[in-house]
Amino acid sequence: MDGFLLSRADRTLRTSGSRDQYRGIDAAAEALARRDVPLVVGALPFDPCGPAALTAPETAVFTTGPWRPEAVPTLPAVRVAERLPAPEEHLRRVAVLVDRLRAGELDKVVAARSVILEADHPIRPWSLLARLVDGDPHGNGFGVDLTPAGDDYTGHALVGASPELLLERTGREVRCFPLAGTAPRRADPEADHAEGQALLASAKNRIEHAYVTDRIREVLGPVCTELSVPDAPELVSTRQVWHLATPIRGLLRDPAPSALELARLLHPTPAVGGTPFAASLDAIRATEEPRRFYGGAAGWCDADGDGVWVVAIRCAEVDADGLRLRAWAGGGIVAASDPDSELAETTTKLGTLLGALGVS
Ligand SMILES: C=C(O[C@H]1C=CC=C(C(=O)O)[C@@H]1O)C(=O)O
Repeated sequence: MDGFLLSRADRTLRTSGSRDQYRGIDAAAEALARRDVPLVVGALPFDPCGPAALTAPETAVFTTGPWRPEAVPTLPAVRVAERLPAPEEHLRRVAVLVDRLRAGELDKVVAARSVILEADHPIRPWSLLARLVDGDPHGNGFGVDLTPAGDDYTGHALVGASPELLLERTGREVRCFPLAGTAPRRADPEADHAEGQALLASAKNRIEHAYVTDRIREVLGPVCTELSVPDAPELVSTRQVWHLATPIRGLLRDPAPSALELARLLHPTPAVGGTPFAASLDAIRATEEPRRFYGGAAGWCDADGDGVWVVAIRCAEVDADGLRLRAWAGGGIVAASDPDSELAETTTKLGTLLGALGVS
């Protein structure tokens, strides 16, 4: 995928070309701090020990509002080749995690699974991205070339439509919009409204959500002079799901960390990881196949330190030949979670990618 795109309701950044590439956050942050490059775009992996895919682009254009692609192409036919893990194995893994949560070993952990898809003809990441942005009510979408992360990622792209803002830094202001807690949308408006209200009232989902806001408060507190975290979450929706969301705003202390440094501090939040931080990360590493860039972050940071990073969810990795894709979805597990509902939630979330690909 030549270039990078981050589309959000208020603004879109599209870049092309590459002046430099970085596998490590430090190297990119230093190049920005020295003003060797004006901008870095790309993705951070889920596992903080993994390689990043960061690029200093040749050209960059900001436009107001979401990306409006010239055309929304029809995509080649795609079929599910494999579920990794199989749904029964995901159920088993979640049940084991629930036992560990009930035993008090962990407070929250996100369990994820993936679907491997094969296409008849190559799928262009830009075409898939156009479909995702077109299908998202807020115009959310991101596309990242993963080549800078090394041989295992050469020519691969990460494409998705994330509703979750990890952070946006503008001068001294930092904003986050964490999501956790999910219910499916319904075709019938009354039933749909009732799902949203039930989610807002659900003690289990509020607990799941509070682990995320607590962690953000813990991380941002020391680097902020002011921090506002509302006591209660609000509802947001995509076409597939309702979520609990909390708009967080802080004023950064001087010298303010850059958006890239803030992404490193905040990621992975318990929206994709868990609580306690290290134990949940260990549990995910021991339980799941590597998540690669799913559950990571996608975004940009400029030489002034401003930038935007979204949580890399509702996404797929497209192989270099465009014939194979892998889409992921996960869900937060707490002691009160039920494995069957968790499996159903990942199926609903996978609907973002599978719907755009025309797979039912
Ligand atoms: C981890 C995912 O979603 C996160 C974001 C919103 C709600 C979530 C939940 O309810 O579990 C997850 O924390 C995913 O979509 O793969």
